[in-house]
Amino acid sequence: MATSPPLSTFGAGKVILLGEHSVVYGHPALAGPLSQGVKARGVPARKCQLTLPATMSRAQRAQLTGAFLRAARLVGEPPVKVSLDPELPLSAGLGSSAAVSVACARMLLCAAGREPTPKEAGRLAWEMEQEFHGTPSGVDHTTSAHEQLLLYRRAPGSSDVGRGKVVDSPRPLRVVVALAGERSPTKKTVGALRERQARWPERYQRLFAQMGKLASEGARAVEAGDLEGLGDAMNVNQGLLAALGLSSPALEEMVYRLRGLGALGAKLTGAGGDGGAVVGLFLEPEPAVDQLTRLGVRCFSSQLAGPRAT
Ligand SMILES: Nc1ncnc2c1ncn2[C@@H]1O[C@H](COP(=O)(O)OP(=O)(O)O)[C@@H](O)[C@H]1O
Ligand SMILES: C[C@@](O)(CCOP(=O)(O)O)CC(=O)O
Repeated sequence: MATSPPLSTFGAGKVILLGEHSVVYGHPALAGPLSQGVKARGVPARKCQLTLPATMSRAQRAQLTGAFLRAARLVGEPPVKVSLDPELPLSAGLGSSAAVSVACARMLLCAAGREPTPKEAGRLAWEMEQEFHGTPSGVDHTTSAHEQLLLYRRAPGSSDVGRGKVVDSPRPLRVVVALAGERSPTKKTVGALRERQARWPERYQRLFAQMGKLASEGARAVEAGDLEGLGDAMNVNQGLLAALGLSSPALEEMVYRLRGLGALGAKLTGAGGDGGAVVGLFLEPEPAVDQLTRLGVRCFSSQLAGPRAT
């Protein structure tokens, strides 16, 4: 029996600290939830529907509606009218498609009278993510649904969703996220890398394995409170991402800016390519955010894990 939906649900954005792209090939990645994300609002209606802003392109509308209806059908198309309120830059590498998927999944589950547990919301969001990405690793929506720092690994040899192990941090894990350059869709960047790795598999697999090791080492550094060790792993990871052809002058410049402002480590985050998001690990992010904002850079800070100031 369907119940009245809640007024609002939320899907968190995510930031990958270590291991994007290599996670698609079965290696672990370290990712945490952002406090910024996408809100979904729901009102009771005659049929299940999604309303979209007029500013979206025809292709984007078709993709998002297709993803929403795919998830809606799986929960019996509950009678709710859903609208979205994004707080995240779209297609920047911060998991906006996963955030929108988790927000919609939670709304659909509630409207269908079901408990929106992280597992259930994650499962439904995964269905939507496949419409956006084609072959997502699952790291984005799993981090968004669980809202915890995770060492995530794709299920081996299957297209099924993988598993995240919660990584506890005894220290606050605080980052600055800054945007640089123009980004192309994740699907395109992931597809181009897939072609290169198919052509030179050994060369590329070697680098993917190195990135996976950095992610595991980074998770251990977090658990030991060794933020300097985590930062160093992020810097090395950036070098490997550049070696894979996933960085750009705009991203590199922002990485060096964040390091110049005192980041313990800085790298691109998400799919990369011509532009997108850069993440820097900071003990005190506020002065860096102030300085970047004064220079006209779009940026914000977030705490991914660890004890919070009361
Ligand atoms: N709030 C939103 N409203 C509409 N579409 C959204 C929203 N958030 C994400 N999307 C969809 O997700 C796509 C971005 O996904 P993707 O390229 O994977 O970038 P990201 O790195 O942000 O996940 C957009 O093209 C759009 O179709
Ligand atoms: C490049 C990748 O590892 C992360 C993509 O993140 P985003 O869509 O750019 O936020 C792809 C994936 O994990 O499916």
